[in-house]
Amino acid sequence: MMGAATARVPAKINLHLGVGPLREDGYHELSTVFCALSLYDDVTVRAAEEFSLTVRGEGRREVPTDRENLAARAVALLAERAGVADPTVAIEIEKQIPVAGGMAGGSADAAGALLAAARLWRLDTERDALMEIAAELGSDVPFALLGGAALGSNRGEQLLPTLHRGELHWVIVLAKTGLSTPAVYHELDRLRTGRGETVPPPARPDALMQAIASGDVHAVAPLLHNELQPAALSLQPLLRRTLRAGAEAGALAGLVSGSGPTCAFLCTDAEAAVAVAAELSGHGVAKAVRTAHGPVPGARLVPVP
Ligand SMILES: C[C@](O)(CO)[C@H](O)COP(=O)(O)OP(=O)(O)OC[C@H]1O[C@@H](n2ccc(N)nc2=O)[C@H](O)[C@@H]1O
Ligand SMILES: Nc1ncnc2c1ncn2[C@@H]1O[C@H](COP(=O)(O)OP(=O)(O)OP(=O)(O)O)[C@@H](O)[C@H]1O
Repeated sequence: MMGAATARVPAKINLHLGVGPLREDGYHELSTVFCALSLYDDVTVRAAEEFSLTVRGEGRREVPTDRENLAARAVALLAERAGVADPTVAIEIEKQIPVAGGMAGGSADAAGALLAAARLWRLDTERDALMEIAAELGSDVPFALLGGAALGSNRGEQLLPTLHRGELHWVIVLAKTGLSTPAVYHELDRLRTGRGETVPPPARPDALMQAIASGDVHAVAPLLHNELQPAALSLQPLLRRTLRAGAEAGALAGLVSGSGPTCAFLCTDAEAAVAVAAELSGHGVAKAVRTAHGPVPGARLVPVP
């Protein structure tokens, strides 16, 4: 069987990231608000005689091209669950999402690979079954399929879509070196233990969800909150300079995205975002500066390039 399919998948940021205590299974209970942003990875899956994986674009040198790549693991898991007789494919990934940046780039590639492979093999896998496979691959993978804005709980994989109105405009500042997600969670545990804190379960950010539903950027800005931020700053102290530079450049609010080190700055509108991005580009704090908007839809099929 020959053929190919391509999926386009957005990056995410966490508008709120509440982190509970470390659980026995090694994960933390989360209460998070995901927002899909207009930075995309395109994942093409082609029927092939032998396995191959190529990566182009942002950060390609840091991405594995063997079967360890999350997109390859996604295709293998889907093939196993669906009983696909000949699951050999060639995977091509075109990256805009920063690698190890806290924007769920690898998760986006896994979600894209699931959607594209399901199309290639003409599977009638139910959306819920695809979401379950996604959750096995990583806590952020289901949201990459869903997109929009959603409340995430448990490990972050249990999702409830949330109402949202209008678009929020962001400046995204990519750091020169990445951060490992487990290392950042571990650093948070270390900081909390050092302070002798008893960590309560994470609370649902109702005020933020109302602000997102209203579409009022000035209501959203003061409610942005990331409990992993102190840990990311502890591991990369230079990020403080980036956050200060964003505030000075005129952003309404800024925060570390997920486990970092990418920083996201909320701006009044698209024009303000372009001005803040221009200011930050000249600042020397970053590897690259982008503008993006969101919420945008989750993974979707697009024409094969
Ligand atoms: C930081 C976030 O991006 C916020 O959305 C996610 O929590 C990370 O999601 P992810 O990269 O898909 O993470 P996974 O691949 O599921 O887990 C990687 C590692 O991150 C830590 N981890 C992840 C999710 C979670 N709720 N608690 C954790 O402690 C664990 O050490 C885990 O072994
Ligand atoms: N398809 C992929 N794209 C990027 N990284 C991948 C991929 N597959 C595996 N990896 C590995 O996973 C690590 C984390 O990369 P990723 O870009 O997913 O980080 P992240 O965006 O910080 O993740 P998250 O926000 O979900 O915590 C990388 O260092 C890389 O070695």
